[in-house]
Amino acid sequence: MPTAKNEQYQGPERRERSVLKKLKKVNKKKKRDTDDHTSRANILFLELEEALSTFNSVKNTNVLINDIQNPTELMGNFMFTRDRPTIIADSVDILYQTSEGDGIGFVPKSMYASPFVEEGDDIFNKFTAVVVPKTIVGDKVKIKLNMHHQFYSEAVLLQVLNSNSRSTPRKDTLVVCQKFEECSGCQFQMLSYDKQLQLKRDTIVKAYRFFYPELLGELDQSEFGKVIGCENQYAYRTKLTPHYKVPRVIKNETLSIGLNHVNPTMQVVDLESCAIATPSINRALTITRKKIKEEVKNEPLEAQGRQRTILLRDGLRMNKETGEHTRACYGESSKVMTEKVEDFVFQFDPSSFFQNNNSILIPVLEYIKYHIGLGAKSYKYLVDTYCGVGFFGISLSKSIPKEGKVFGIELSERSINFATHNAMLNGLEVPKRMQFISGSADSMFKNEEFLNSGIKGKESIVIMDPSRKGSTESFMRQLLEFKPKLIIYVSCNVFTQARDLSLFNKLQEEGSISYRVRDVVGFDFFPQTKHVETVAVLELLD
Ligand SMILES: C[S@@+](CC[C@H](N)C(=O)[O-])C[C@H]1O[C@@H](n2cnc3c(N)ncnc32)[C@H](O)[C@@H]1O
Repeated sequence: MPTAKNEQYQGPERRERSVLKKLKKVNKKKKRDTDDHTSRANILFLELEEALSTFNSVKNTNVLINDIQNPTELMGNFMFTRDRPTIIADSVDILYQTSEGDGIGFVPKSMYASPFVEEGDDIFNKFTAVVVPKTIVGDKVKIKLNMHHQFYSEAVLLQVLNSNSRSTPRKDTLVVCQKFEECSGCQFQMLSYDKQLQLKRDTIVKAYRFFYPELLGELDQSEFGKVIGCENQYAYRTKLTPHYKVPRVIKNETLSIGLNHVNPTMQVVDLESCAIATPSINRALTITRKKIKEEVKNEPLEAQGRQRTILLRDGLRMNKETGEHTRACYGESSKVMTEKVEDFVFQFDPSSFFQNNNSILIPVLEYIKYHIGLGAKSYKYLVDTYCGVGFFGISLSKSIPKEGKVFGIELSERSINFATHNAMLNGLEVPKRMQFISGSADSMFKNEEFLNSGIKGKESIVIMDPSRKGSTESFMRQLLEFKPKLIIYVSCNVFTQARDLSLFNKLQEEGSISYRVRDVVGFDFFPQTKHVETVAVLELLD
């Protein structure tokens, strides 16, 4: 049962105007963005609606979304870390899983809120939706309520009450990292790998349910969104960016170097090693931490309190005498990284984008090659959009005939220079067989160099691999006009992928072009975490 533990708490009348000002600012940040339906805040809102519906069916009630809205005064009272009331909810059932990997439960407002709302605010039959990191559907938990937002409250997990029971899939003995409870890096170490893959599949299905529900009716539900697992479930991450804050001597602050705390009000979690990072990154982390701890004493006064981020990247190092490769860690100051995937070698500078888990890349390429293989004879060109340093274009170059061509576009000029360099490094003829240009994919199909290349949609495969925010209407319109035979959409944010493909579907319905989504699958690039990559394959029907 929730209990108000802070008897000294003075109530809303002592709040200053600054509270409301800050509240406005925080809410603006967390506010649902009506222009971008796939923003985190919007997705969480849709998830809260679904969670509420689960709550109603489990409890046989009819609580409405307005009944979980938090009054302004309540939000104001839970705003500041320093004098926030301590409210503990002793037993909350986790009923719903968010795509961020958190659990959602509900706490009756009548149990704790009356001292913190205005007189006359009716809190009877009203609930607070609590979003609790590191929890899973089936858990019964003891939590502390933190910051309140318009439709939910953040909460801190204090104890899982049913850890060893069959009512939860949780198996705490599986947790490898000592800092798992605090660190925001991983969400699922307490779950079997099969359960992790199932949750990721749920996220894929959810994304399409929210943004492209028609597709769910069209495809075979027993296969849709299946997630292909990764061979290495730990020690796979080839990039780590730990942070630290230069301590303030005057405040006697200690130095922590690591990843963000799961509770946003806490400082970064001090990590001596990271279980999902590769051994060479962990070796470098030990050395870097020691060095920073020594050097931080000499930081000038004005640097105190500043946030710093360290870049650690694992790559190949070649022994010039023996020609042998070993793995080593590189930092920001390194000039060039080298990676090998299948028979192809890639070079790039440490700050450029390159996939962070080598052990999943071969299954991804095999999957794409399989789909190219289904219609191999009809493809001559591969158009690699959002191509980075040329990973897909180069890795798939053998899937098209020798007289064909790979054409890539990428916003970052630095990456595109490496893409051209990588094509030559792998013995591929530039620009006859491989051509990479810098520019926005938004205007790709109107680009003069592209138009001059003679590439025709009817003999082309288009790979698109945008960043988390997904693609744009302008790109999708041009893609439709270009009319490639096969489209392979690789995504690190399935919500924007579903949105883009739904738009593509609407656009094609306006014309007479007809594409069919052949398949949507997930790949587990980041075991132990909430993340999932998806690949959607679309084919042009004759
Ligand atoms: C997820 S990465 C994929 C890179 C590459 N396909 C790979 O697998 O290594 C997305 C890439 O899209 C690029 N990008 C972002 N917006 C773009 C745009 N409007 N036009 C072209 N490239 C863009 C980014 O710089 C980044 O390199």
